[in-house]
Amino acid sequence: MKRKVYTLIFVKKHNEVLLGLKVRGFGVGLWNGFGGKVETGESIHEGAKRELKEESNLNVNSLEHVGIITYEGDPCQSVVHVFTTYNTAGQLKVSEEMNPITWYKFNDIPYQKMWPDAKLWYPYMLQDKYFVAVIKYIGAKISETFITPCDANKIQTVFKSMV
Ligand SMILES: Nc1ncnc2c1[nH]c(=O)n2[C@H]1C[C@H](O)[C@@H](COP(=O)(O)OP(=O)(O)OP(=O)(O)O)O1
Repeated sequence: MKRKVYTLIFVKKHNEVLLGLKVRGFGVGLWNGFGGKVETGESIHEGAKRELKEESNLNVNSLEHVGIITYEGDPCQSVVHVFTTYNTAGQLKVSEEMNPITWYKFNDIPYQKMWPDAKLWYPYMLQDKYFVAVIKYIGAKISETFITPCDANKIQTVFKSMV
């Protein structure tokens, strides 16, 4: 089975993370980081940078790859590569996909208005701890999860074998 490959980028500063409210497409009405499908011919990093620009108008040079989430079950069969960055350039702007866009303190993340799995792995992402997760959904409900912190070198090895 060929899985769809997605990116998810979190812009951070000190103890805050930038989230947008999805107003179009998959996950509409939920707060999330920025990202989307990796397009044919682009690398995962290129896709991540393009999606961040499209959805927030922010440019980024360096992204840290902090996690790989595999989603199983209906409606998702996908792999999501999670990145963080502390360095962006440009003027933040809402987009057709994300509106509004807001800084949230780490201890005030709106988990009740996010994908149900977010609260399981955000703690790793917020601490820049590498992680690997497998989340199985049945309909809109989580049926099984496996989430583990991962050695940075190991995740890079797995990542390189996927690009
Ligand atoms: N459970 C699950 N499955 C798939 N994708 C996600 C989740 N949870 C998530 O947080 N995400 C993320 C991964 C991506 O960042 C987005 C979904 O991307 P999407 O908006 O469908 O992709 P685009 O390429 O931007 O889509 P269009 O431009 O065609 O609207 O959610």
